[in-house]
Amino acid sequence: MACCFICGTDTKQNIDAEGLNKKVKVFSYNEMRKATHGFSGASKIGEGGFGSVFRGRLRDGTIAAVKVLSANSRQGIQEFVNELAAISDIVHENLIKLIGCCAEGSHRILVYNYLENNSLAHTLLGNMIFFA
Ligand SMILES: Nc1ncnc2c1ncn2[C@@H]1O[C@H](COP(=O)(O)OP(=O)(O)OP(=O)(O)O)[C@@H](O)[C@H]1O
Repeated sequence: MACCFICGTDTKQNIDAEGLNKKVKVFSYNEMRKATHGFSGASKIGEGGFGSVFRGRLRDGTIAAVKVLSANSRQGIQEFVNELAAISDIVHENLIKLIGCCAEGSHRILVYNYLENNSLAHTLLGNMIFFA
């Protein structure tokens, strides 16, 4: 059964075994830490129900929104991987693209395309013109 492969200590390898790496990138926690300057206050851009969100620069220069699942969450590796598999299957022009994830030890992180102020409205509404 799938969960037999995702309960070990080498999470990256286990996520790879799940075939998830074919859909999203798997980042190490160290890479996430570097990208966000140690999850610094200056890098923090928001807080949602899921946890804190940071602006980060990935190794290839891509600017990303790094969502760190709150430690209060009891989501286990299996639920996290299931959720990721579901999200990564969804591609829609009005949805922010999931770039990858990190699931090392107890850390659970999702990495999305970063949207500048305004670009969410632009993504959703395109070039619609409003009349007051
Ligand atoms: N892809 C992104 N690009 C830029 N900023 C983002 C991105 N995703 C989230 N943010 C910022 O982080 C904040 C929190 O986002 P998050 O998605 O975690 O929660 P939310 O949508 O506000 O609420 P909920 O957790 O209930 O869905 C947002 O309000 C936004 O400011």
